Amino acid sequence: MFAARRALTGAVQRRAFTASARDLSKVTVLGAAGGIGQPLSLLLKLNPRVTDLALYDIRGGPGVAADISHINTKSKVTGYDPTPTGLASALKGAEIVLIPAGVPRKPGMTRDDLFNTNASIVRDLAKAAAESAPDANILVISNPVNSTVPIVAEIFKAKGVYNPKRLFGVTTLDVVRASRFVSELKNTDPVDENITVIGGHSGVTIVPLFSQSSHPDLVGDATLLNRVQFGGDEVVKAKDGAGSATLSMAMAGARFAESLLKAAQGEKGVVEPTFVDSPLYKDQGIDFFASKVELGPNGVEKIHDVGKLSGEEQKLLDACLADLKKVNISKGVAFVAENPGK
Ligand SMILES: NC(=O)C1=CN([C@@H]2O[C@H](COP(=O)(O)OP(=O)(O)OC[C@H]3O[C@@H](n4cnc5c(N)ncnc54)[C@H](O)[C@@H]3O)[C@@H](O)[C@H]2O)C=CC1
Ligand SMILES: O=C([O-])CC(=O)C(=O)O
Repeated sequence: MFAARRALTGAVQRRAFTASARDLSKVTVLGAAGGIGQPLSLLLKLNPRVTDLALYDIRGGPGVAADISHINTKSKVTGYDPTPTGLASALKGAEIVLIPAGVPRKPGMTRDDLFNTNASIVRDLAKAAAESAPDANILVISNPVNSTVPIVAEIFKAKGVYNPKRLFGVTTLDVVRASRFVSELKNTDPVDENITVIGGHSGVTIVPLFSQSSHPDLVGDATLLNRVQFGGDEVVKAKDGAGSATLSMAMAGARFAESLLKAAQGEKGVVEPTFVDSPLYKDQGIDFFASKVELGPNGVEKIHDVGKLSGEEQKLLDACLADLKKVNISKGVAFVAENPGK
């Protein structure tokens, strides 16, 4: 009994040692001084899985880094100057690159209205990442996600370093919102509400699957559906010109990064819905799609199909696919073809 316990303790210690020796995780935030970037960087500083936190922005990166670096957790925090060299150094050796750089919406705008400004920002940052961190997991937060993710893919392809298993559009906020809104309706703890959200990250492309949750009766609740699909608009309206969701998004981005780090460090069965290069609807000309994705040491481990849908959910999915196909994805691809940048 004692011997068995000692053997177990030894195994745990060995595992802990192996884990700490192997798991040096540099995480880079591009857009770190922004509304999302600052609280996201704060949450990453509190995550013991992150050993090296690199903060870059076109303004204010070093200041945010100096502030966060005083927090008494072990990770090293570095802020980088807004120069090509600063950007390259911020990226070098990164395991995860989170990109919340770009402008947010104002009331009356759609996410697609951000395309003209954010497409070139994401393109240029993707170029830098392809050059300095070609093997990193790239987590795209900048909107419109349905178009900015294809932009990153095109840039990585052009540089000959595209790995579809390492590119993610962060749709976690839709999942976070869905579980919170359901918990409010059902008077439950949101931690227990695991709602799958598929499709993309804007309006009708956001498709929550309540039929697969423990509350199938919520299918057909038009108010709830509208809140999940247009939760972002709720925040944009309430902030009244001062931007869009930042704090909840920071939490969602930190959660997704934590899931990737867990999976990279050997935890099995880590599953998150995310917008990835997906085989599910390629036959319909749709190259990217969010569904449940099992994460692993190589990024995407397994892409789950959407499972059984109710008739109403199938109609929502049809509308989502039409939108993804008609505008979102091809717009990103065409942008890079027509504006390859320097
Ligand atoms: N995926 C999602 O679920 C969500 C996405 N978003 C999107 O995230 C983006 C950022 O939103 P906020 O943080 O609220 O905006 P913000 O304006 O507060 O911050 C953006 C930051 O990006 C920086 N930036 C701009 N160009 C840059 C470049 N070339 N390199 C590095 N940094 C650069 C700015 O200096 C600024 O600090 C927006 O596009 C917004 O729509 C927002 C909420 C949820
Ligand atoms: O609504 C926006 O513009 C920001 C966003 O993506 C969200 O909050 O889901």
